[in-house]
Amino acid sequence: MSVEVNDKTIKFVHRSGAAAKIYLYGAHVTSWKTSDGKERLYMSRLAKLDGSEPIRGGIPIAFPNFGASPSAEDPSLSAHSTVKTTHGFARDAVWTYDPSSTSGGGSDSVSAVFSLSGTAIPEPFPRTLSLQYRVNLTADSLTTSLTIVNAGAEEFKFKALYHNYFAVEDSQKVAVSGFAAGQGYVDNMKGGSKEVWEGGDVPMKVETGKVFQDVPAPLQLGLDDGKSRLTITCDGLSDCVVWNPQEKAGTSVWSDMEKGDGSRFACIEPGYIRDWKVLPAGGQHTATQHLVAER
Ligand SMILES: O=P(O)(O)OC[C@H]1O[C@@H](O)[C@H](O)[C@@H](O)[C@@H]1O
Repeated sequence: MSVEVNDKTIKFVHRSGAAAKIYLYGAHVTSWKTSDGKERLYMSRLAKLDGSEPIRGGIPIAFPNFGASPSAEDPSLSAHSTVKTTHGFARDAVWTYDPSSTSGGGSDSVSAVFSLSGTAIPEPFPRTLSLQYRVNLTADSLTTSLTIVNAGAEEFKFKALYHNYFAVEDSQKVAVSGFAAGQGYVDNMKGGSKEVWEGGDVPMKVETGKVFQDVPAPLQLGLDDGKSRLTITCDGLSDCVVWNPQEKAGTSVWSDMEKGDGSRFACIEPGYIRDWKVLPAGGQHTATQHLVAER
């Protein structure tokens, strides 16, 4: 095992040859290579990596908002309404890496912990809020685990999501499994209408934006593009967005992607987003995803 640390990134290499790279900006995993040398995450060649805007590709963390910021009408969300970018502040905050958190060597995995606390929590969010993010790498898996701690005297509301951009050979051939017939979802391609899934795999042949809500636990998903297969098993997350802009990638809407990039990735985004999760005073919540490459 080896760990390379510089002022912006941490790179782990597992003894099998598997590797992961994480930017402190956003605690953003930008590369995950399995032991066969295959890159499992898409990264846009136009992604800005200098902290000037959220990174396009990899595994962005959405927290404490998902989507546009809420209006401040609900006083309990007044801090959330101040976030200027979509998907909250976590993906464009600079996290701290504690070198003593890295473990590995004799074990079959390498892991490290990143945190966001104190003055790194942007005002007006309470500084009694803190986040811990553990990334664990084995030969053929990557596990990410986000723990949200509310040490304050008042409850805190949040949404959280892993906005995974998986690399695929051709998104036209992608099948996303894990949703049973009868499962409710919101179709953003139909103006946010509430729909009922008919069962079977979710395709991505055209622009897709489906938000599966309240999936019975355990949330277990599969991604197959005919050449590679991944499974995603989640804990503490019950919703999932399946998203691909297809031909809109590389237009003015997503100008940090190249034209044609819609065919290069599949976004499968497990989260807790259908409603605000209430974290009581003194409470904590852990949201975990376990990604396993099967071929
Ligand atoms: O451009 P962003 O903020 O990274 O968001 C990308 C997309 O993320 C998806 O999860 C949302 O469903 C889309 O509505 C959104 O456009």
